[in-house]
Amino acid sequence: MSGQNISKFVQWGRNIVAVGRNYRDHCAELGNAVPTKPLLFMKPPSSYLEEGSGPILIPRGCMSCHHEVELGVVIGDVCCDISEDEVMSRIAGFALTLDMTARDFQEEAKKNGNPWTLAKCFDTALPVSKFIPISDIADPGNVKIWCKVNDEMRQNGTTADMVFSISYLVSYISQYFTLHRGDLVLTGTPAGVGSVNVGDTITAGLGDFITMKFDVKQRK
Ligand SMILES: O=C([O-])CC(=O)C(=O)O
Ligand SMILES: [Mg+2]
Repeated sequence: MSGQNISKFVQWGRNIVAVGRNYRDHCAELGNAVPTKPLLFMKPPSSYLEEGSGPILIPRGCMSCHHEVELGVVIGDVCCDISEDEVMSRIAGFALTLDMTARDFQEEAKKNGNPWTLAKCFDTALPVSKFIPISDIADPGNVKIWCKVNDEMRQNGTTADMVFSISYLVSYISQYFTLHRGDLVLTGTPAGVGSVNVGDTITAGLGDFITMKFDVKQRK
C-alpha cells in the first residue's frame, strides 16, 4: 500500500483557527496581559458538535470545563495575503460557537510551557449553531453575544469590545497560512467564563440572529 498519494487517505481543509485573549475583560479575569498581536491556536474538525447532535461531554479527568462563547467567522473564499479591506468579501457568514476549554488542563499546560491541545481539542469542544449568512448581519463588529448556564447569565458582551477586529484577524492569519472555504475562525471570548457541571444546560445567543442550546454530560 505504500507509495500512494496521501490525499487519497486524508482530507484537506476545514481548519479551525481560534483567537485567544481578544477581549480585555476576559484577559483581566484570567490574569493575562492584553496581547499586542493576535494569539492563535487551532481546534480540530473532530471537536465540532452541531446543535441537536448530542451533549457536550466533559473530558475524562477534567475538573473545570469552561464555556467560552465566541463569534465564529465562516470563510467563503481563499484568503492568502489579503488586506483588511478584502476580508468581508471572502466571508460566507457566521456561526455562534462555544470554545469549550478544560481549564485545569490548560492551567497545567501553561505552567509547564506546553501546548493547549488537550484543553481545547477534545471531542465536543466546539459546539456550533446553525449557519448565519453574511447578508443577515449588517455590522458583525457590533453585536451582543451572551451565554447562560441554566438560568444564570454568565457572559453578556458585545463584539464591539474585541481587541482585534474581524477584518484585522482574518487578514493577519492570511499573512501566515491560507484560509479556505469552509474554514472557521473563532474570535475570542468576552468575560464571564466559568465551569459547567453534569446536568447543566448552556444557552447562548448572538444579537437577534440566533440562539443555541446544549446539554452537558460526562464522557464515560
Ligand atoms: O483559553 C483562553 O482563555 C483563551 C481563549 O480561548 C479566549 O480568550 O477566547
Ligand atoms: Mg476561546
